[in-house]
Amino acid sequence: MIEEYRETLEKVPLSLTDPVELHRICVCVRKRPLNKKEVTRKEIDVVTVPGKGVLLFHEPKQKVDLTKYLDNQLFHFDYSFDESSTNDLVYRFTAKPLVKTIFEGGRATCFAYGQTGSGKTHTMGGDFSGKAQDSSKGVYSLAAHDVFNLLQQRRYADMDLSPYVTFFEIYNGKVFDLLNKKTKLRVLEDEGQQVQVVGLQEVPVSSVDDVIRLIEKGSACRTSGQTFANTNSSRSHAVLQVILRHGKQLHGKFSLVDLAGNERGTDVSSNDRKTMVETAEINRSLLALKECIRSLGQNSEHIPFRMSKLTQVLRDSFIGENSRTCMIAMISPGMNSCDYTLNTLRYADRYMRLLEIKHASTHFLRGSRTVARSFSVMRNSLLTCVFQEPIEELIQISEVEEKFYEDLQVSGNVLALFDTLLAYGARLHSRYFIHLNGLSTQKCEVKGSGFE
Ligand SMILES: Nc1ncnc2c1ncn2[C@@H]1O[C@H](COP(=O)(O)OP(=O)(O)OP(=O)(O)O)[C@@H](O)[C@H]1O
Repeated sequence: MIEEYRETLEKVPLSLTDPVELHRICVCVRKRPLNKKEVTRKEIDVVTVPGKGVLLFHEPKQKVDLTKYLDNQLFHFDYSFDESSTNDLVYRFTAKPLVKTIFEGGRATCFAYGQTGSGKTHTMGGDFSGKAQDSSKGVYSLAAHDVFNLLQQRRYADMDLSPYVTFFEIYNGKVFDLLNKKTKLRVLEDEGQQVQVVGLQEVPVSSVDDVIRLIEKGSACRTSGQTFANTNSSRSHAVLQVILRHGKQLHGKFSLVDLAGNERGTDVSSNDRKTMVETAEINRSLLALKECIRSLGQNSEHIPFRMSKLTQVLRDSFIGENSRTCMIAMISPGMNSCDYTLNTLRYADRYMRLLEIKHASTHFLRGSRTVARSFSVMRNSLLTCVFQEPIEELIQISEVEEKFYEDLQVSGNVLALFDTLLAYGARLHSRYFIHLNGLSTQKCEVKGSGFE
């Protein structure tokens, strides 16, 4: 059995490779380069990304005798991207694996989270490195590109799906249509808790260029202001949705969210009332988002969607069996942003820990407690390598023992997975096929018997 796959397995690269679709919620961190101001100020870079999914934060501290030192703190995420990473690379590991979900009738959401000036709009809306922002190089348009690619593939072409785009912002708890003269829109919730943004323009699109034009149109009227860290700071959450419809019926929805920058009220450059209110509202909605994702991660019955307009509007993207989320936490590397960076890292790290144990078991793997546990343990290391094509549909695990899981956690190698399985007397039965394809309940079935 092993021999049969050894050749294939050896080809599976173990470093940063194309990702596989694994987690229902994926957490990544992206570090931006020091900007000109920070370089001029000779700010120390306090973040190192030593490897995939690992991030080292050097927290400046002072001893009692007032000598300064750096306290290194290690964080683990699904992926971590250093300052040399391009938008394209970030996209490949974050939003790209989610595109297929909407073709399978699901909901996908990708958030850019982080301090003001840390690179959220750069990542989502498009690269700012040139003279003007290049909207063709952001997660929005890269996702649109893949949607159009898949629409042309034979297996999806027959489904007769039509793509549409909406683009709106949530500013001070109110929704505005960025594609329709910033019209203020009402949000209604019916008895079945279905949320509707009344009058939101859904624009039909037939090419990536169409989408790019809409991104530019909408971005131009997004509410911005000045913060201590960014002269052109987005003060609203922007949500671009790519929607697939079959006739009139909603088939799938991809929400790409550029969140407003989180910052303390005391940090805003102007302390006028308007800015204070804005900041309070931004922080309130980010807290609501955190609470909702936390509850989802814990499979809790009550998800506090009503805590904010942001979470209310995105409600249908979170729930449902086939919903997947990716959070990209952006961090600034400079010493001056130290507090924020640490906050963002802790926030993202907490997510990781929470999700690790809780979510795999109930939702994804019906009736297979053994396998579900192996998922949660191996989240970061092995399975990301193992379930790559062409072997993703043929992984068989059975009769494994407790210690096996611990060993897998420390090893980081695909072949080791199989060796360890054998070492623990696991018999690889050809009957026990686990079909993994996006890890959704519909797609994931266990054939044969023998699982608990
Ligand atoms: N990865 C990156 N590479 C190069 N420049 C970057 C990168 N990320 C951000 N920048 C630069 O940093 C500046 C601030 O980025 P951006 O506006 O995307 O931040 P933001 O997180 O959206 O801030 P805000 O919340 O205030 O809107 C931009 O001028 C952008 O060019």
